[in-house]
Amino acid sequence: MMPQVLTIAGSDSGGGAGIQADIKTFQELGVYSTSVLTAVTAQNTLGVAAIYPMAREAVRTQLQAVGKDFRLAALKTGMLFNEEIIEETAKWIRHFNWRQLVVDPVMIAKGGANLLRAEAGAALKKELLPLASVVTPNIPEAEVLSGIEIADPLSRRLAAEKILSFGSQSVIIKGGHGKDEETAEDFFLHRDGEELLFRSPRIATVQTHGTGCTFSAALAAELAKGQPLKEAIYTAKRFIQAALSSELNIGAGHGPTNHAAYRKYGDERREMYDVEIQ
Ligand SMILES: Nc1ncnc2c1ncn2[C@@H]1O[C@H](COP(=O)(O)OP(=O)(O)O)[C@@H](O)[C@H]1O
Ligand SMILES: Cc1ncc(COP(=O)(O)OP(=O)(O)O)c(N)n1
Repeated sequence: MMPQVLTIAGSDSGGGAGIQADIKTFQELGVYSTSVLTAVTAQNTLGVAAIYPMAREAVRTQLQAVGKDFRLAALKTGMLFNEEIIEETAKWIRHFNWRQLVVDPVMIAKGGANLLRAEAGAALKKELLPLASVVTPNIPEAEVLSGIEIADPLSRRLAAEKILSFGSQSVIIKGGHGKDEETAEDFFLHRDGEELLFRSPRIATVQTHGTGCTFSAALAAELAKGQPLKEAIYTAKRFIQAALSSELNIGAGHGPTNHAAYRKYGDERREMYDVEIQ
């Protein structure tokens, strides 16, 4: 049977990030996607014009509907926006005993819009991170969660340790916002002390809308298919590398990545997507 996966995230009317990016990624990687909508955003490649969060009850009844019928092999969270949505999400993840949770702690969109209310950070740490197999902040998000400025590999490790102290099994600090012009390096740290770097050539493109959503969705899909965590991260990194290196050139701003590229060109362009693990 096809593995069943859930994304709990916001809608991006521009289709490059949020629940739309997640569902496309799940489809490309061969898993069945269910979805719980947390907010509607009026958004395009130029920015976020408006945010309409779902009512608590609407989030609850969506989670109950999914939980009563589907057998989830993995799930991810994206934009959760406020404290009550985080509390409701955590409550039903615990209720249904859902495992293999990827938490993408979405906070600020590329254009600067707040996708998580400032006061909701505490609920994210207290309610959701203890349930996570892996949490996937980008560098600014890791700085907010840890309270540590990331300037070098040492401060990145300290930030990762601090994030683990909130209870997740592991953390990946993604390197898309890193200063290195040659490489994009994602740092993985597990509670058991194992650390790894997933490194790829940095692609010079502005078509980067939704990279984090796509990466975390690919990770959840691979976990659902039974891949061990390290292999799942490797494939997710290759998936986003493929999506970034086959530009669609859609929209006038930060365009969407090409979710179809990994499946379409996976073999013939294999060497382009090579990810080094160290
Ligand atoms: N220009 C780029 N070239 C190659 N990989 C990138 C680039 N930008 C981001 N990535 C990768 O995309 C994934 C998402 O990272 P990041 O952009 O930091 O997340 P977010 O979208 O949450 O800000 C990571 O695996 C990162 O290494
Ligand atoms: C509805 C919605 N959810 C999440 C995001 C942020 O996505 P991300 O992958 O971090 O990409 P950028 O915003 O950085 O391009 C979003 N924009 N909208």
